[in-house]
Amino acid sequence: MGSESVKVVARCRPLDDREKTLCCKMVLSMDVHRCQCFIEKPGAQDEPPKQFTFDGTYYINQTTEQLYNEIAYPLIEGVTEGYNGTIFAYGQTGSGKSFTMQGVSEPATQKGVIPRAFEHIFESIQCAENTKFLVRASYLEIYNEEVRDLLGIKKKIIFETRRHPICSL
Ligand SMILES: Nc1ncnc2c1ncn2[C@@H]1O[C@H](COP(=O)(O)OP(=O)(O)OP(=O)(O)O)[C@@H](O)[C@H]1O
Repeated sequence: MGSESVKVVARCRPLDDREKTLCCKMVLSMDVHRCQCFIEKPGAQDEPPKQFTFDGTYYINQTTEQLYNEIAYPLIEGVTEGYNGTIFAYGQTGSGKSFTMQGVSEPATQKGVIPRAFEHIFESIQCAENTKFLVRASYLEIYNEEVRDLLGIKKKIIFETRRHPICSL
């Protein structure tokens, strides 16, 4: 894993029950040691798979615990030392963003990045001497171009996202 300030990792989830019932075929494979993904075009055996390299790759048998220790742990350590850090999950619906970020309590290895980060931060605070920490938390969702406050009593829309007419950000 390099020391760039922005790291991109890819995680592949297993086929779900619906996909298994439909006899879907896995078109993605990974060489996790080389951090490479290979995507085959179904029905095109003669074509070589498309190949992509990331800062990290996590296949169906790998856990959120592994991902956290390799990717998030160093970043959260930096945060407790006063550096800024951001982790976000990006992917189409059903791709496993909530599974990775929020996770499940059983098995414990699949506990999500968010609860792991909270435990990590508060353990570091407990162990620190002569340092005051201020922890602020908010929980927002951007869904259909609307920003919602998930900690609010009602899921109130607090902003609507807008695109800049020129640079489209
Ligand atoms: N690595 C994984 N191992 C096992 N199951 C997984 C994994 N990733 C995702 N899943 C399962 O796949 C399904 C879809 O995952 P999830 O709800 O996390 O997707 P999502 O990207 O958050 O979707 P949406 O954008 O619609 O909220 C869930 O049933 C989840 O338990």
